[in-house]
Amino acid sequence: MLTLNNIHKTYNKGTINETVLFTDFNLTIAEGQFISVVGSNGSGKSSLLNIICGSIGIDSGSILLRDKDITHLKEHKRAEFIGRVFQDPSKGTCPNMTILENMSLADNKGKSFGLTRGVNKKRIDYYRTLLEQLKLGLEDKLNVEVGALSGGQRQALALLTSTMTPIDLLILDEHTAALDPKTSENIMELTDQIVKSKGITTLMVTHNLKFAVEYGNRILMMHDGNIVIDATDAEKKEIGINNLLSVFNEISIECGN
Ligand SMILES: Nc1ncnc2c1ncn2[C@@H]1O[C@H](COP(=O)(O)OP(=O)(O)OP(=O)(O)O)[C@@H](O)[C@H]1O
Repeated sequence: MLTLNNIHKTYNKGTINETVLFTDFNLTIAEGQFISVVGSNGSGKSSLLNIICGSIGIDSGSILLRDKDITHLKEHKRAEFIGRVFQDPSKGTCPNMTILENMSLADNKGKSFGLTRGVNKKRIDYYRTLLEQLKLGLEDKLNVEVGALSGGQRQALALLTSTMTPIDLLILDEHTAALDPKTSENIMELTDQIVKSKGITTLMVTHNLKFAVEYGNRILMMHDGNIVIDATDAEKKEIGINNLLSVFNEISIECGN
């Protein structure tokens, strides 16, 4: 379970650019829940993810993951049990390293001498099996540098590497936004498969309302640092895309987006 308690966050406090974003923000995510987060530009979605991952600090409040207080834990320490896939396909993997090296590195996350330990015949076979499941032919490209892959292939690999070792939470940061429509669909399908098969607690920010309604079992709509819609799986299907879009348009017009 992930719990955010009484989070307060103000950017550029005491300056002319001061932005009060979160005032007593609370969120509880049950174990195994797959949540889609939508909202207008500037509503606080990225800040929320950054706060959970430790990329930005908070002014007050606490963050608990599986009953462990991680509020003051550094970002790289949280990365040992929080997987994250970014919008930019170049961010989740190392472009100058091969697929094999990237997988070995991910496999040995948190251990020293990651690269040398992972690469033995048995492990390589295991990586090949994992890659086969992506159905992208990457199992035949183990020694190809990741920088030479397409955006979709890189996102698929990023999904695989970020969930290779057991994690407590998966963060998907608009991870299909830079892909063409067909590739986005494929990556969403793959995401769903991985999340469901491993039962990973997942938080996905997306601007794609169709994905937000179709996938996952809870939807949050954010506006101005607040949660304005919090719907369960059954409720979100009842609300439907059109109603979500209406609320979205209303709040977007209201804030001039
Ligand atoms: N590093 C920062 N410094 C100052 N203000 C920031 C910073 N990051 C975000 N903000 C402000 O916080 C608010 C929320 O921004 P955030 O990026 O979290 O929204 P978002 O919902 O992810 O938007 P988008 O959909 O455009 O990515 C905005 O008003 C933004 O200007």
